[in-house]
Amino acid sequence: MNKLSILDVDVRGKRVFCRVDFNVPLDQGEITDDNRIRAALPTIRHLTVHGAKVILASHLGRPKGKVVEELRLTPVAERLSQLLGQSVVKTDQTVGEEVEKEVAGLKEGDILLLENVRFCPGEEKNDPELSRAFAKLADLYVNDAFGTAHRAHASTAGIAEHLPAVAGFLMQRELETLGQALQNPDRPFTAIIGGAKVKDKIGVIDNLLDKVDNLLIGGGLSFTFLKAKGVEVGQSLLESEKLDQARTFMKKAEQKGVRLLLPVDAVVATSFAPDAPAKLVDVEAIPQDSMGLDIGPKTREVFADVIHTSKLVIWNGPMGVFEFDRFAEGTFAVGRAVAACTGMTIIGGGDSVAAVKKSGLAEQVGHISTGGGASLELMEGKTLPGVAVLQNK
Ligand SMILES: Nc1ncnc2c1ncn2[C@@H]1O[C@H](COP(=O)(O)OP(=O)(O)O)[C@@H](O)[C@H]1O
Ligand SMILES: O=C(OP(=O)(O)O)[C@H](O)COP(=O)(O)O
Repeated sequence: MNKLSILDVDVRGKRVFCRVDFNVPLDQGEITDDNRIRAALPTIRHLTVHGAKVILASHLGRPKGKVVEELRLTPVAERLSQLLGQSVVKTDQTVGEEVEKEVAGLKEGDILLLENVRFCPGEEKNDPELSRAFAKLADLYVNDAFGTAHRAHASTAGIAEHLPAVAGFLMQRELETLGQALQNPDRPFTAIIGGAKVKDKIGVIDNLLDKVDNLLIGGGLSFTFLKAKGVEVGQSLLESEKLDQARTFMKKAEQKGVRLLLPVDAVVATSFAPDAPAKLVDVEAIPQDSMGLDIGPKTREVFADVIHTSKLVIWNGPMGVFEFDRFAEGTFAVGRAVAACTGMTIIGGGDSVAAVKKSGLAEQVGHISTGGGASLELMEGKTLPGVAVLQNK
């Protein structure tokens, strides 16, 4: 990595603004997977052990510039404190007087966690005023939020214009591991994409088609492609304005000889609920009143065959609503196939990683990345804004 890291700077006595990605999955206020918190511990420990005054900042969910009570970082502060065995003070504000007062009282080795940065309207706009307000709190900026490095926001990019900026250990490890795998990918190279962030993910497919041999599309994302092929998808997740793009990508895949595979069967239900009665249908037979919530057994088998013969597999986004047991099997089946693959395997994304952990297969995966969208953009060959702002060696 050609960026400076926390090993290259003296942090003792310095106020360090450390952007982390604590965007963890929650179920009724309970953290269901703390992988992203654990992944940031080496950097946080390094900073405290070396006498920094640590100011942690993260987003949680997508509150869109407003205070959303359920998205406060309070449970995250508690879990972090347990994991570190050290008290972590959390502010109820993200910037402003209360925060400045807390920062002024920090001693070497103390940790302060700011409230959700996305409660501020300026965060996602990369507002210069908010960037300056963040920068005013600190002497050094550390970016360890690999999962959010593809966003040019005030706490991931703007702040670095005002402070010396270096990478944390997690950021460094992710960039090195993913960089190595992607530089000269072993082939066949297979990408598996699913999940619900259709707008974000559909954009990366264009560039992926220049890199991969196989592209397996499942989860919520698949219905926009199925619909673009003329299949009726009922009430399934759909981005109607992306249909043309999906068509263009399928044509491009054909021209380039990339095998682009979509589900052939689906587990459907008439409502989005854990106890919704599930029905198995071929994708051509999705009833008008139903939505696809998982890939079916035929699809699982086809996907697994491709995965088993791949030398490099990158997976981002669950194949179904795995949070509901009856719609989890497709995701677990793909997880098992990835775990059994003898090539290099990489899984990225908060929910995909949570799914793999839930199925007990995490140990068998080559690299568990904390970034879904971020790893996909890296795979496309893009420079991530949160990395671009860090100082070169
Ligand atoms: N068919 C589907 N319909 C609706 N939501 C889906 C479907 N398949 C998967 N999902 C949802 O996608 C979410 C994860 O999407 P996303 O954030 O894009 O993945 P990741 O966090 O792994 O990058 C999960 O909460 C899952 O329930
Ligand atoms: O969960 C995240 O991304 P991911 O779902 O692609 O892994 C990151 O925390 C970024 O969140 P965002 O996609 O709301 O900017």
